[in-house]
Amino acid sequence: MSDKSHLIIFDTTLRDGEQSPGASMTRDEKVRIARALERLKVDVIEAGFPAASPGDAEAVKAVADNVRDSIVCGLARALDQDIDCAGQALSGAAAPRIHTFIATSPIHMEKKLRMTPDQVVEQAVRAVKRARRYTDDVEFSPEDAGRSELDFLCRVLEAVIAAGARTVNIPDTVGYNIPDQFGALIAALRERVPNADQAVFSVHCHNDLGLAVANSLAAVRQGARQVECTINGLGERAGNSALEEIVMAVRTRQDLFDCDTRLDTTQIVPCSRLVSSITGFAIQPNKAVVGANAFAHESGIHQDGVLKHRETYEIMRAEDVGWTQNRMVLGKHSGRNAFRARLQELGIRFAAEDELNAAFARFKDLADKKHEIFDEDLQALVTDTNLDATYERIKLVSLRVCSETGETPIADLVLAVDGVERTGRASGSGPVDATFRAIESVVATGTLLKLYSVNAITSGTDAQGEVTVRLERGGRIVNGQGADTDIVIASAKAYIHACNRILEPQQRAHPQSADV
Ligand SMILES: CC(=O)SCCNC(=O)CCNC(=O)[C@H](O)C(C)(C)COP(=O)(O)OP(=O)(O)OC[C@H]1O[C@@H](n2cnc3c(N)ncnc32)[C@H](O)[C@@H]1OP(=O)(O)O
Ligand SMILES: CC(C)C(=O)C(=O)O
Ligand SMILES: [Mg+2]
Repeated sequence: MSDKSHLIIFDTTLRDGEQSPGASMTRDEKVRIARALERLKVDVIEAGFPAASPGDAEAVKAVADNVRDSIVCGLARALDQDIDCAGQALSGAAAPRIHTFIATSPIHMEKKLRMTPDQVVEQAVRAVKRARRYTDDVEFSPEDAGRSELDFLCRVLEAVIAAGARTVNIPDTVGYNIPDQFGALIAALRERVPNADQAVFSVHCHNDLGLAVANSLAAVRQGARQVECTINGLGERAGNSALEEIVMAVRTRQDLFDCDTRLDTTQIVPCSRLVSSITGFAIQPNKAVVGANAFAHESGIHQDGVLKHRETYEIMRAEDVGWTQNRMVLGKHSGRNAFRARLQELGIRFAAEDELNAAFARFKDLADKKHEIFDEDLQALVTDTNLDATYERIKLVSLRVCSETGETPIADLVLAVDGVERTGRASGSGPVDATFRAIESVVATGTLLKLYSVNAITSGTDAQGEVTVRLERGGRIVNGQGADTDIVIASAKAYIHACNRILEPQQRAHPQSADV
């Protein structure tokens, strides 16, 4: 990286990302994503908000205990109990960070906190000092900085840096700023806060106007040296800045930036796929860097140009962000070693040999139905295997659906519920509707179907379909996924997976999903 300074990448997929409705994760899912982020070499992983629920505290603790090469961070309001909770959850981390925040905009102070500016400064300072009891690595955020008054922001930042904050993070909490303005804000703060040189300036931009990445980059051009972002831009409302876009913009336009990240960018696509499959948030095909079409060329003039000289229409190399080209065709005659090698290239590792064996058995099963197995199939198949390792009271034994023009579809199925086989039958407006009704006739979870989406994982009529189902019961929302070459079976698997999650006794990380 030579003379360039280090741009710290702070990933908040597991905290702000998880605040997206429907994106809640279990402790084990958080650990899997954290490990993938560690392989990506992100500098800081914000693992959650420990005071939000015992489940989230447990998840942050699990991430802290499992990650060694990245800093692990927990969020806390500027309250003693939140900070103590974060300090305890992070006690096993190799490098712990406490991130404390309080709002500084007039609207938030007056209408939400019901505090005076003086009280806010006092509470911010107290919080930073308390966090320093647990770690030297303390970050402070003046929430809604993007709508705060400059003089007051300068006052708060000077006070928290003097109290021991080593990073000051400037959030555009509601995505209100535009790039010139946000860059100018960072420049002004760096110039006017007297002790600005004693802290790293960070930014945390939301995407309400679609400007999160642009605002973050404008801030980096003005000396911000940490960017808070999430995989696939997941996050509250319209999301946060997308990690993959920030990292690749800085890497690709080194002529414009005097800094660079230390990320292993070849892990971007595997990480993006993992987050998408765990949350059920599909990646749109035209999404920058990680969308299926990001490196695809359809029109003749472009194809001609790329064939003659790739750089005519490509500013990045697909392989640099982890898009792989199969050198070996995986199919029904492939063995365990080729399978394992391919997974390793995709950044997928198993904790235990029996997990690999289960995935291999599924691979063989799929290879019997499908001519050629692509990387996308492997990702889905591995996710499916990992899902099986979780709580599974209900299993699909068999399914038969009769669907005929002019007739009402009927589904007959056999489920194993707590090991006992039970049959169900129902009709519906379509084969998927009939299947879901048949499942409910057996398990009667009483959930509401909030989302049903199908993605063809690869192209062709023998492609696997990946189905995501979102169910709600009593305010609790869960996602389920299933993949199969038969779309109705994929739908049944996804619905059953979501039912198993609803019935799961373990408290989920996010309070939105706490057991009812
Ligand atoms: C911009 C962001 O992303 S901020 C992070 C958002 N994330 C979350 O909210 C995580 C999930 N949240 C939760 O589980 C809950 O809101 C909890 C556990 C944190 C708090 O729950 P409750 O104690 O029931 O409080 P509730 O959520 O109703 O209200 C928030 C309270 O915190 C206060 N508060 C909000 N931010 C802060 C802060 N940074 N520092 C101190 N107090 C704060 C509010 O003024 C309000 O206080 P009040 O009860 O005296 O009116
Ligand atoms: C907690 C803070 C940094 C936040 O998420 C925001 O202001 O958007
Ligand atoms: Mg945020």
